[in-house]
Amino acid sequence: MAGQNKKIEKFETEEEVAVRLAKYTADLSAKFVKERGAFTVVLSGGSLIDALRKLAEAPYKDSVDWSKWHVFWVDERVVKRDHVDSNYKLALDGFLCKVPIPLGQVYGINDALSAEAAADDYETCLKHLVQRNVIATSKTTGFPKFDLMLLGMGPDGHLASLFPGHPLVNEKNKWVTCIKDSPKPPPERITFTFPVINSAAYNAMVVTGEGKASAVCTALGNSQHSETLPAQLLSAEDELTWFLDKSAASNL
Ligand SMILES: O=C1O[C@H](COP(=O)(O)O)[C@@H](O)[C@H](O)[C@H]1O
Repeated sequence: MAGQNKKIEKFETEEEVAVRLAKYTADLSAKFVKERGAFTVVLSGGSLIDALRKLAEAPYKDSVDWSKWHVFWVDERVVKRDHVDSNYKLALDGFLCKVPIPLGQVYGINDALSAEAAADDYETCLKHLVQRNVIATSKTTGFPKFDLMLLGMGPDGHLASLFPGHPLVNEKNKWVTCIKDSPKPPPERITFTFPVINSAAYNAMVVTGEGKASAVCTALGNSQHSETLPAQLLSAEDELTWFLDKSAASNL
């Protein structure tokens, strides 16, 4: 339940966040591979990918059982996979090309489809993987229970492609949906919904830099902000951890 399993880890520098994030992810990988023989990891785009850089270095590059990883995206822009705005391309170039995860276990969104069709197609893909028990199911919510989501937050408090004040924040039924009027370009995106995000076993919210200090304060502090930011709605079934550098935590 939100709030009861929330941790905040603060670090002096972004480099220290990256070092900690690598160990945190590698430890969860070992736990889930031992427990269920697979590790389902959901990536966001943005600054998160650079924050994962230490995971592709020693000792993790050789010690993590990459063959058991299944990789998904919490949100994707409706562009071709080789487009500069693609979250798939960002992750491929910045992280996935450096580690030996089988390509068939990297589940990018179909970039030949419209936003609506791509969201439906991705949800269907997830449903097949739930049937095969590659992705677990939450006994509490009935939604898919990913092992770990690695998330970022924008300076406006958005996460995935769920933006402040947008009706998609309140979606209760769909697993994956699309947005065609994203306030941050590009306008067309697909995104996991909150019921799926908050059913993850572990959610890691990774936030660095002074530009996000105000949103971090609203999400975690005692700010009098009148609007509820999407980041405030984040929880996890087992544990939510916020990883912050000193700049991002400066208003707390
Ligand atoms: O547009 C997006 O933005 C958020 C935040 O990005 P950041 O660069 O400020 O960390 C990202 O988490 C999301 O996946 C992406 O599509």
